[in-house]
Amino acid sequence: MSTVDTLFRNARLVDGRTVDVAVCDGRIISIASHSQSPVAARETLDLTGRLVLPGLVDGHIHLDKGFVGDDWKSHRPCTAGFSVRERVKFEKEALAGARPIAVRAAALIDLCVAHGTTQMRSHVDIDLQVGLRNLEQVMAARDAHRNKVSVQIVAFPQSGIVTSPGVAGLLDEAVRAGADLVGGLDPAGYDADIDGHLDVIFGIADRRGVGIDIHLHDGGLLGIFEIENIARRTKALGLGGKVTISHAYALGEVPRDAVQRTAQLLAEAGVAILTNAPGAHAFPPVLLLRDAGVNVFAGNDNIRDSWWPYGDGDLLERAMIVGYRSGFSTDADLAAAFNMVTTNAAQALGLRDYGVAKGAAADFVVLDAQHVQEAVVARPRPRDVYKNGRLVAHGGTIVTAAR
Ligand SMILES: Nc1ccnc(=O)[nH]1
Repeated sequence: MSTVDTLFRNARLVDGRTVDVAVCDGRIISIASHSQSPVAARETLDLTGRLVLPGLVDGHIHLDKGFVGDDWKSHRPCTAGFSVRERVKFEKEALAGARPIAVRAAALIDLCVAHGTTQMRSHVDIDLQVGLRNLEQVMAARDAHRNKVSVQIVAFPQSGIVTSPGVAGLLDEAVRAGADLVGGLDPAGYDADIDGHLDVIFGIADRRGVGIDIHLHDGGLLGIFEIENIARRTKALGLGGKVTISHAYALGEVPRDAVQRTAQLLAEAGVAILTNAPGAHAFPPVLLLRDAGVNVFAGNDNIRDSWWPYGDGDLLERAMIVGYRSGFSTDADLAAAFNMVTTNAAQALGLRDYGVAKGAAADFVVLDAQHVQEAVVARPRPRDVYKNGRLVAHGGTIVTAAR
């Protein structure tokens, strides 16, 4: 074998093996026991048996909303119970006085990368007020930081589609301008027109060949009705594997036999479910869905923004929160929580070269833990984060060469 760029010696993999990982041109070209690993390397690093996790994948984040990198903005509660419409109104007011997206998105990206995120899916607001401006700025942030993290972008109609005439056209333009997926928002609860809303986004997905990731806060049987509509449309258009329903609170609110039936439809259609196990809210039953064959994955969603003041970008903490709120205790359950911020999220994002495996991109996180279960419950720090084989974060900060 010719000389490799970097040889990572004594890497402990999640399957318990201790191996040498050889990286060339940003890819893992071999994983082998010490005696069989390449001898010639431009750089050799001894990982001393530390655990090597695949790069963490944030399945749902909002890079245009966070106040990380800005002054603290005190949370303003809704006036009479939670309302998406009022939340959006308060958010508009708070964002009017915020620093530019270039500054805030950069700070949020650095926060996430420092904890081990190497891939993310960001929703970006598209509405009549901001038009495509947020999209342009998040795309610029994506490009400016692409040596640290890969960002997928969803064109997200945060102020509705049917009740906001003109947004349908903007979403189509957003996809032509480079958004990777088209989003949606509570077809019933926000737009009061389930088919009108879904016709627009499924139309764009079908015409433009992109995936869908729809925010669905609508609860109870109304939410279930919408979820089943989304599953039917996905199947009819052959979009299996490219559609996500984010939040899907309804799945956490109706009786389990109703969830079983809906889970079957989701599995058959190839629709994934994202959850961040939000605060005091009901959320989907992870294991029930997984056992029915649904891909369930996780993401941080809101990080210190108008929606809620929490979040530090750490996906191991997110896995812990999902596990904690789901009542996970066994090793198998903890591994399920871990998979939600790694392989399941990678599958939902359609990443083909993911994992600590030969041929994959050399994106990984090195930390002091014996196994993934300990990684989830203890969230050990410090961590070394590698993107395409290069060190991008160390001891909680971004290494300067990656800025
Ligand atoms: N969880 C959410 C974040 C941002 N926008 C939403 O509609 N929902």
